Amino acid sequence: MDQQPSAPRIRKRDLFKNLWRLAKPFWVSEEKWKAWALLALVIGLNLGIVYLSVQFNDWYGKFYRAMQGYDAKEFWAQMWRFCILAFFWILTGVYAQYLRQMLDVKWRRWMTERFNRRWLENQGYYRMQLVDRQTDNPDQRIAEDVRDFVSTTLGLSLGLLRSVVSFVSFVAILWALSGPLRFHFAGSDWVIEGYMLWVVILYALVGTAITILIGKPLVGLNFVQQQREADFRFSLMRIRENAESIALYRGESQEDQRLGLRLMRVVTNYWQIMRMQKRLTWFTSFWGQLAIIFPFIVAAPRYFAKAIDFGVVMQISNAFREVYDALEFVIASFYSLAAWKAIIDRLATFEQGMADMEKLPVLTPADAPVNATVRGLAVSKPDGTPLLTDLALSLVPGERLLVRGASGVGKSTLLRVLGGIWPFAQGDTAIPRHGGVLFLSQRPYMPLGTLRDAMSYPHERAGDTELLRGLLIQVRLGHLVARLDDTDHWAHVLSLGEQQRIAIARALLHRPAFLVLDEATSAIDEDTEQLLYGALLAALPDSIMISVGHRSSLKVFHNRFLDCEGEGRWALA
Ligand SMILES: Nc1ncnc2c1ncn2[C@@H]1O[C@H](COP(=O)(O)OP(=O)(O)OP(=O)(O)O)[C@@H](O)[C@H]1O
Repeated sequence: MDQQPSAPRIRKRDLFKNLWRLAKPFWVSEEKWKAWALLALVIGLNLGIVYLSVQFNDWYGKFYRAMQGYDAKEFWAQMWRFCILAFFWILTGVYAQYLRQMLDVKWRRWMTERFNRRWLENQGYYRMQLVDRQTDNPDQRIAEDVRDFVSTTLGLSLGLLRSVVSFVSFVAILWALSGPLRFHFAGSDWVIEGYMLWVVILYALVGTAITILIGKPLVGLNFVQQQREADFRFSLMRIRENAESIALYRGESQEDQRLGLRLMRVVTNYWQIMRMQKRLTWFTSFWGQLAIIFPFIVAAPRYFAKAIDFGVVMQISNAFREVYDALEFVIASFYSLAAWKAIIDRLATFEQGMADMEKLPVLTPADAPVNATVRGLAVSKPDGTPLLTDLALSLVPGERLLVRGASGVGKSTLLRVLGGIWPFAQGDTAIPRHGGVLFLSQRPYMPLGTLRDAMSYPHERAGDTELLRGLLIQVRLGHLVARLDDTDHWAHVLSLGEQQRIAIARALLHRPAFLVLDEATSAIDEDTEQLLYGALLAALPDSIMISVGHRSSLKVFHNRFLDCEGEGRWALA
């Protein structure tokens, strides 16, 4: 059996600091006037609902008094009043919800767009993983946590506001209706002013205190449940992502065990939740039923003493319900705090990671007129370990550089510097950007869509069908000619070598002035590799080309050689 889990402790100072940091930008943004106006409207409508509840309470008194007094005229007058009140109640209720949702979606859209922008700007989605290891899956932060943050923040704060105002209003009503309770005890006369109010508050406090006592472990259990569900989902996702490897290893029994274990953890925790909820429901149902008759029991002594009429009894019963509900909401919202705190923590970590990433320098190579040049370039790993020191290099159009060296020595990192995505570098770099730049990596990106889209990437869809067909044949993908406009999951359908050939076709299509191939033909047989490099050379005679590759057969296609020797050392041949 699992140990009793506990919810994370809430450190108030951090919570409110983080909440402020996440919420503030929207409320001071260019949308602030609309947002504040909507908020004011929603608050106004919520207060309107409390006002209408107070009117209804008054109605209860008058209506039941009319019934008790067989007063038909008053009965119809109150019926009419009810219709008016109900009309406004419905109107206010509908718009309080609609406008709140409008604020909700505006805030969510604004916040998500801001995260999107910051995440995409300057290749943040790539650079982020260089500085932040805590944000496990940014997609979930942006898609789900922002949504939950906005709706929980609004839900909790507006709910609390309404409950507090409602509590105060109905406490005042109960105080006014209740009157004193007089009794004789221990030889003297006693008077308790507004006794019903005290009884109601006591009833609500006792009820919620017991509910909390019984239900307290549920907070921790629900928190753990979410984590375990996520773990289980993650295991399933890993199988999907690594389908081929697992299938070839015949790793099903291992995976089955792992899945079984995680599912068991989900179920074990759920059993505890069920038991706890059962215990809680015993009590809440009992207390809820009692709440129906309790106000009548409390009001009975004064009613039978003819100190109050039936209308007042009904008003008391209604006010009792309102005070009870308000207190219950306030206390129950402490439950939501743990989940809310977890969302705020996750988003604050993400935001911090993003802020750290934004502090990294953006080293975009300058736009050179013709040549590609590197001067005094120092490249290092994120921890500062040097990969290349004081590198100097100049390539004129038509020159083709092969970067060589042992695995892990920093070859790809040099290309990342030239691509402007590696922030841990110093020195001057310039490439002929205006003539078109294309980086082909070992695992080419295949966008969702047609093969035509995949070939045209990263540019707009190319329209010249004959040209594309010709290129497919040239890169030995003739069997795909008929599928040019088929939509498919190309990253799964095509072998890695085929995907690499699509990438080479991209280079032949776009004809960039600066072309980089990072082991871009590693999965292609040597014969085809020779053919493809030959095609590139013929099609792009004046382009500057930089390749990284381990095969000696690549040598003949290059006329400059950079040997990376480790610890910053290099040699140019
Ligand atoms: N995102 C990263 N975070 C931390 N270290 C990194 C990151 N990317 C690369 N490195 C480190 O930088 C060093 C150089 O990596 P790089 O990919 O440039 O090697 P490489 O010479 O291209 O190797 P290979 O021939 O195996 O592709 C490696 O030690 C690697 O661990």
